[in-house]
Amino acid sequence: MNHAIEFEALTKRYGALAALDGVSACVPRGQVIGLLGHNGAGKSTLIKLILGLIAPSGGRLEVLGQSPWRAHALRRRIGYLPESATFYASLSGRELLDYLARLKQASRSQVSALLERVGLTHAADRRIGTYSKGMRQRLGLAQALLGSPELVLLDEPTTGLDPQASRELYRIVGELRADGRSVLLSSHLLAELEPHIDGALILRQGRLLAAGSLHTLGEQAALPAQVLVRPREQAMPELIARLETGGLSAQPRPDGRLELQVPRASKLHMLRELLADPAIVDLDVREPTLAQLYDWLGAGPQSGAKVAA
Ligand SMILES: Nc1ncnc2c1ncn2[C@@H]1O[C@H](COP(=O)(O)OP(=O)(O)OP(=O)(O)O)[C@@H](O)[C@H]1O
Repeated sequence: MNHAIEFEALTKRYGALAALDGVSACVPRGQVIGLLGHNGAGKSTLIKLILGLIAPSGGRLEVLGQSPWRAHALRRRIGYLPESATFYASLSGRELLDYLARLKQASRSQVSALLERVGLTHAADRRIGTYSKGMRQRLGLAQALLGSPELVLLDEPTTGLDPQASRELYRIVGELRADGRSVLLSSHLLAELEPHIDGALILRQGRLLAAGSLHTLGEQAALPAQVLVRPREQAMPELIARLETGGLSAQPRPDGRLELQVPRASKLHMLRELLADPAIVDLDVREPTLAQLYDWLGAGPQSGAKVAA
């Protein structure tokens, strides 16, 4: 079994509304996959189906090799951080984790190590009611990791975290991957997410727009690479004219560089020519970002889809 999660023609209806409408994809084991889509795309519905909290209306869903609906023992193998986790304010962080460890039949000896791992040791015995939003989110992550789950679902995990705490969270996500765990992580913060995921599932209005590794999605989209060149002093007008004659439009930027959109197919050839050009003193290449890919796919609420997964 190579997939932590696998679904085919998965559908969930609420009356006439299809919150998920015949989606098929998988989350490979040991990978970190971003679950992306605008509000109402169907992300939470998919997470609830994976957790076995709701039943599908149609299609097939396997989580760690089992159908999750009514599979109570499976829940112990899955960690879940909900989008806005609320906890018993009168318990301390340690008491809450002790209590949840008992419910999950996980070893209570993990509690101190988990509090340390999420940076809450100093506040472990304080009431959760006194925690900041970021501290509650870190406590939520600690409870998701109780029992060393094989699959971890994180719904908007960096909401309310400062940049340092977000980096810490992604460090833990990296450790989970290194340890062979699978992670499905929903987020709207594409630039923040991009360096930490192996691939993405992109939903729009209940349908799957695209799924796969970022490299595969980039190849599918065939978006141009952005090349920034710094011309030698006084060489800008002549260079713009020459590039335009060669079929490249060059936009001057406020920082004195020229921005070129270089088609993927001719990227290497163009780069060789640019590197050899005596009018150019510096050059940077930027691959399309996840945010550009997301826009190109038309994942926004109003846009039309360009790629069927
Ligand atoms: N229990 C429910 N009853 C009726 N409609 C629902 C229910 N749950 C979700 N929906 C609808 O299903 C669609 C998908 O909702 P879902 O919560 O899965 O979206 P989402 O991608 O998680 O959005 P967000 O980013 O806002 O959390 C929405 O149109 C939503 O209104």
